[in-house]
Amino acid sequence: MQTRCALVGLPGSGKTTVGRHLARRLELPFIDLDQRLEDVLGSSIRQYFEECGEESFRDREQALLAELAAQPGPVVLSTGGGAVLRAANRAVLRSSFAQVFYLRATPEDLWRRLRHDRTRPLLQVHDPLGRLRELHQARDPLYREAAHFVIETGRPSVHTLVNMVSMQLEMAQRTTPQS
Ligand SMILES: Nc1ncnc2c1ncn2[C@@H]1O[C@H](COP(=O)(O)OP(=O)(O)O)[C@@H](O)[C@H]1O
Ligand SMILES: O=C(O)C1=C[C@@H](OP(=O)(O)O)[C@@H](O)[C@H](O)C1
Ligand SMILES: [Mg+2]
Repeated sequence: MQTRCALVGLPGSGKTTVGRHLARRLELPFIDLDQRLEDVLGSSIRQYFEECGEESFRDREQALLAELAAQPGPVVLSTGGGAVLRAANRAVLRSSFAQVFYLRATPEDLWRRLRHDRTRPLLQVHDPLGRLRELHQARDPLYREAAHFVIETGRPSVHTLVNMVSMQLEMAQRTTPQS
């Protein structure tokens, strides 16, 4: 299957988990942008945020996304939650990946999944649920702009979500003429 698909959404929406399982199911290469960034940066994202600040992280994220997007061939790319913040990234996602999925969930669902997770720098604050609500409000339109499809992830299991995305990809495959 000549699939180029990317996943966007807030922290905890399942981009990394769904992306990894989806790639395994479809036998496609899998790239997690955050994991690649950690390899390139030589530190955890949380540590990089603390030492170099968010703007520097965004510069590195934008550069790596552009580099990966320019590489041809089938891939499942899981982005980081803030990859859509820059307009250039939203444009790159939409134009370089045939199917971009916005994995959407309520802040309450996300918080249930992340409340014991200390690796998300933006949520190491006094009121993480409030922060998730702010992020949701600010970013929901940006995820919609970057994505071709919106999938509600609050109720479905990871397994069901992988099925849903696979079916969508299969349908696109059937209706898109191959070059
Ligand atoms: N649909 C889902 N139902 C239940 N738990 C989920 C679901 N999607 C993800 N999770 C769990 O939520 C946590 C965060 O998922 P992750 O893939 O790291 O999200 P993201 O990469 O979008 O930040 C993980 O523990 C994962 O197993
Ligand atoms: O939402 C964000 O701005 C971020 C989300 C993180 O990825 P996840 O969405 O996988 O947590 C990671 O890229 C970084 O901590 C910034
Ligand atoms: Mg992730």
